[in-house]
Amino acid sequence: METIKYPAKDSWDSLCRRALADKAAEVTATVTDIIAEVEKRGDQALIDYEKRFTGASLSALEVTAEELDHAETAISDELKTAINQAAENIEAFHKAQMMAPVEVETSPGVRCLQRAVPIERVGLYIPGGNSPLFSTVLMLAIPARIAGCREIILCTPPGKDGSVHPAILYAARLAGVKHIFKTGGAQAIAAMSVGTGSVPKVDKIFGPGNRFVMEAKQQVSRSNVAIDMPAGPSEVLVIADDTADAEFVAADFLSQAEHGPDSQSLLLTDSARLADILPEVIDRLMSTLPRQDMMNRSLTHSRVILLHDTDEIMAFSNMYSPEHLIINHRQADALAEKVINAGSVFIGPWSPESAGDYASGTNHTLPTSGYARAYSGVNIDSFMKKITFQRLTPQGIASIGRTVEIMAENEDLMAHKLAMTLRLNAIKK
Ligand SMILES: NC(=O)c1ccc[n+]([C@@H]2O[C@H](COP(=O)([O-])OP(=O)(O)OC[C@H]3O[C@@H](n4cnc5c(N)ncnc54)[C@H](O)[C@@H]3O)[C@@H](O)[C@H]2O)c1
Ligand SMILES: N[C@H](CO)Cc1c[nH]c[nH+]1
Ligand SMILES: [Zn+2]
Repeated sequence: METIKYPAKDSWDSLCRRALADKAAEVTATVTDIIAEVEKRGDQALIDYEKRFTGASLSALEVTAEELDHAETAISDELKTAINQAAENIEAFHKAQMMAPVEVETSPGVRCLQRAVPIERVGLYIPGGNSPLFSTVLMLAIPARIAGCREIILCTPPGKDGSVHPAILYAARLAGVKHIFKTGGAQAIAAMSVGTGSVPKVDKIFGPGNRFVMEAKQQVSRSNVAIDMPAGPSEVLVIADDTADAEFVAADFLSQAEHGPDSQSLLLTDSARLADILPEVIDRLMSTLPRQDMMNRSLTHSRVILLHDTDEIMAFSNMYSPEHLIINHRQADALAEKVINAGSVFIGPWSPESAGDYASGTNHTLPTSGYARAYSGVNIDSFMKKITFQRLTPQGIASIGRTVEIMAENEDLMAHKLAMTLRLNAIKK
């Protein structure tokens, strides 16, 4: 992990670069090949890729009713209770996001309406390479159900023995997912985008994943399917000052680092003391934890950055546009007001990212790699389309008819004008 003190402004851009940037071309080519194979060979390509990447020998891709029943007994009551509480909070926060229709009479006799309508068929990707992310099932399937999506399918890589982790199956059933397929990586994304013998084609694909998954979502979105957002290797930016408990900061770093070798953690601080002691506190805490190899690899592209003041800190943070932003600083509330770019923000010392990852109720499927500049994390809106409606009466034609005629004429679109002129003439009779 690097410590950088008072970097010059012209170096900030390069300090904001993600670890993935260098490997993009190689990943792009691999993913293009996988998508082409799935389009050509359907289910058999999925089965072959699962053998290659997970070691699983599959004869069928869909999880059976027996496997779902077995999952109910295979996890502890303690875990079920935890999943249930998290599900309740996620449901409460996402239900509150449902939007009422918008209806306005813009001119006399001209009524405009906007109504949110659920996307019919959605596909959820649940990562399973490094950990079985059953929490992600809740984050995607609960809002999909609340939004009213008619068909919700889920893909996740199986384990070597060909099974899906029982907590993923429990969470999926709890959230109302009916069809689950044992396939992961770019091949799962390809399958949901075109449909195979087993996996249905969907209208929109959701979910995070590693760089292969993220690249596949971006490639398929150029053809026939929508995606939620580019959500790749997880990242956190912590803003902390000398009031912050260094162990809290270190644990927040490590909880990101354990997600995978591509994850990135950044500390922005105005405390020289915190910048100096953090690496040692991280080492001490890491020595008590599993996954040290993964954490060490992730920490090679993590950074401690000492800046002069909170203005610099917020300017840097907004430039980096983190997926997660933890503000563990004496001015936490004031700094939170200055956030322009971030996926999800954790305010104060008692708000670790873990809370939002699992159970506070906010969604943890968030834009990474700087995409928080323009994308939101998953929310109810992600599962809806907004359809607009309008109804004009003869009074409405009288109100805006001449305006439409003039504008159409000036765009040289005389059929547009005619459609209005005929009606204007009709109401004069
Ligand atoms: N942004 C978010 O909201 C968010 C949320 C949760 C997790 N995440 C991220 O999701 C990621 C999960 O990654 P993961 O690897 O554990 O699981 P994953 O399910 O995303 O990927 C595993 C699959 O990737 C494919 N794969 C692996 N190596 C490959 C190779 N060399 N060539 C082609 N395909 C290959 C295989 O099919 C494998 O089964 C982590 O990076 C984590 O940080 C992000
Ligand atoms: N931090 C991940 C990306 O937001 C989500 C997650 C799932 N489980 C634990 N964490
Ligand atoms: Zn996490």
